Amino acid sequence: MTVRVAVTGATGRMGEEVLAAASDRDDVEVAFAVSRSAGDEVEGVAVAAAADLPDLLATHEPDVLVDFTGPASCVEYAAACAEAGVAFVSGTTGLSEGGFDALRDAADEVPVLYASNFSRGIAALRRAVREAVPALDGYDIELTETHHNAKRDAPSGTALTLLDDIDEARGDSPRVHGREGEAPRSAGEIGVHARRAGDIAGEHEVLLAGNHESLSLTHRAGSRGVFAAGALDAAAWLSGRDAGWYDFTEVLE
Ligand SMILES: NC(=O)C1=CN([C@@H]2O[C@H](COP(=O)(O)OP(=O)(O)OC[C@H]3O[C@@H](n4cnc5c(N)ncnc54)[C@H](O)[C@@H]3O)[C@@H](O)[C@H]2O)C=CC1
Ligand SMILES: O=C(O)C1=N[C@H](C(=O)O)C[C@H](O)C1
Repeated sequence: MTVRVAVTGATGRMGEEVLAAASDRDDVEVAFAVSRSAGDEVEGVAVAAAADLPDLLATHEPDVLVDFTGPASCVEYAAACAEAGVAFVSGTTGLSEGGFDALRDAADEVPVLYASNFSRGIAALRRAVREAVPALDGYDIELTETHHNAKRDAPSGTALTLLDDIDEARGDSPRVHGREGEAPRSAGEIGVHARRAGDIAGEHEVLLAGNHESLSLTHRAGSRGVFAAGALDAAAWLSGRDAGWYDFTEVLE
């Protein structure tokens, strides 16, 4: 079965990557693409203005909308999908608690699948972290993420997800962002470090150290293609499901 997807942020780094990935797949067809302002074609798809999204949803009736944009537009597009009865997949990061609440409201009306990272490797890293943290009780934990120099939010959405995984495994821990001056580590805290350089697609390292040993769990995305492929897998999986909140791990089961 072919799933008809709408793509937002079409002229952005991830929007372009999603359109490129869609053009290589037989199970996905692009219904339409929008960007903040209408523009040239991307991957042979005409880019309409995002202001027209409600009309486009009504006339083209896509099965799923795939969103990689910004926190405000993500919330706005989720509401438009809830109104139009279109399933919503988003990997947009930097959302506030209120933003996530708004996505959950949309999930009352349509299927919504949100993931801070659509790579299979990160899903495996999360499982490894949830196993390593209780096994290495009392070890110091430092989390480092590295991304391209145009990334807006820090720490990354994936880093925040990993921090939640660590908290779930050993209880809430104080987070220390960066470190400078006279700032010795206190037991139980988690150091969080964000680096921005070049065009690095995304790296995450969870370092656990203590008892004269250290364990470094690291994921490196080779290109944004891995995120686009995961998001389209999620869209294909989500199409036709009941309204509700879904997780990327369910796609991988
Ligand atoms: N979950 C995942 O696997 C991944 C998530 N991301 C996230 O996706 C988002 C987009 O990343 P990139 O494509 O690198 O950014 P980008 O800046 O290259 O593209 C964002 C696009 O969204 C549009 N946009 C932003 N705010 C908007 C607004 N208020 N109204 C209308 N359009 C708006 C921009 O015009 C642009 O076309 C970020 O939040 C990033 O962290 C990125 C890669 C993987
Ligand atoms: O902005 C990016 O590029 C990425 N953002 C996501 C995040 O914030 O975790 C996922 C990936 O690391 C790439």
